[in-house]
Amino acid sequence: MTETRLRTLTHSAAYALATLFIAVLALQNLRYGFYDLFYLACGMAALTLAGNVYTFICRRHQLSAPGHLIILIGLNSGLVAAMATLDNPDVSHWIMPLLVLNLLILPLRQGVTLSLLLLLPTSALIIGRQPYADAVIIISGLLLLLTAASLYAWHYDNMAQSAEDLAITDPVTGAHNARFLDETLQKEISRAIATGHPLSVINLGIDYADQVEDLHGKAGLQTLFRAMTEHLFGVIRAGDTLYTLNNSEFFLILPFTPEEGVRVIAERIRRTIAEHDWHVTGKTTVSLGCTSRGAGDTRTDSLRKRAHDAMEEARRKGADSAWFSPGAPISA
Ligand SMILES: Nc1nc2c(ncn2[C@@H]2O[C@H](COP(=O)(O)OP(=O)(O)OP(=O)(O)O)[C@@H](O)[C@H]2O)c(=O)[nH]1
Repeated sequence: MTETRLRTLTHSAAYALATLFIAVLALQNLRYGFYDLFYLACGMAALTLAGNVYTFICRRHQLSAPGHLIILIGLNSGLVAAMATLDNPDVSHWIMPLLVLNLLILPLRQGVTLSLLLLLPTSALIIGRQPYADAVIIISGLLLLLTAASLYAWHYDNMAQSAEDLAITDPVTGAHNARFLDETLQKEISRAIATGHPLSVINLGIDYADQVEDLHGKAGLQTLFRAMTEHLFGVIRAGDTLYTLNNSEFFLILPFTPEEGVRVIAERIRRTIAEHDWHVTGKTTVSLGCTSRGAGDTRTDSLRKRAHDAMEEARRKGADSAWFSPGAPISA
């Protein structure tokens, strides 16, 4: 299940439960003739229902839907206003579900901030109206609930982040994997089109990788691949990104780098790898296929294919070489 789907489900369930809870409160208050509380509950139930509808409408971009904050600010300030105007101690119990709702729906920082903003005035009202001992118990309970819910939300965020990191990282080399390459390359292409800055890429393959595997085994090739990843991280500059494609190929995205620049960095990579003394194989070389974004390169496939074909061309010219394949000229 994707993160967006999980969020949509959590938000729908949280809003639905809150609506149900508040609707039951509304009915009870109607039964006992507490009309002010009945109207308050109706208003809050309408907002949580609106939250559910909004969750459904924004189900494809749930992670960045700003409307939840507005709905929850409405719910929180409604409750503060009700506590200030209605002299009914029961309203303070409504804070609990609202605290949980804030933390289930909003990003952690927003959820905690809004909950504290709810707790400050309501605690002052509770202290002013309830016997001191009761007020201390109620406020401590609310703080405990807020702490527990915040810790849970923080733990969940960390787990989601680790899962995301694992999904985009190659377990052997620690570099980004092919899945993340297309996502980043598409963003860089859009940025280059919008700003007019040059963008270059390099497809880089270890020469004679099959023979290395035959001689040193899969583990030997993986050790070489890992060492070469570390070496490449040391050569490229900040802002460049490195991806491992399979057990013997790398891909580099070089933003703000024109044709002359990619030729310089490709030659530097070729030379430093050829000169390095590799632990597994001694000497090892690479073939590099380079290209820069040209007119009509609006999608990742064309750049990736041109870089790959250029790498094959470099191989045909003999190992330990770089080949540049130009894109269509971009008119100024
Ligand atoms: N993306 C990228 N481009 C590089 C890198 N190294 C060199 N280049 C390109 O090659 C050009 C010339 O690089 P150098 O020979 O190192 O000269 P430089 O004047 O020190 O380059 P700057 O890093 O721009 O100051 C740069 O302007 C870049 O376009 C690198 O690590 N990454």
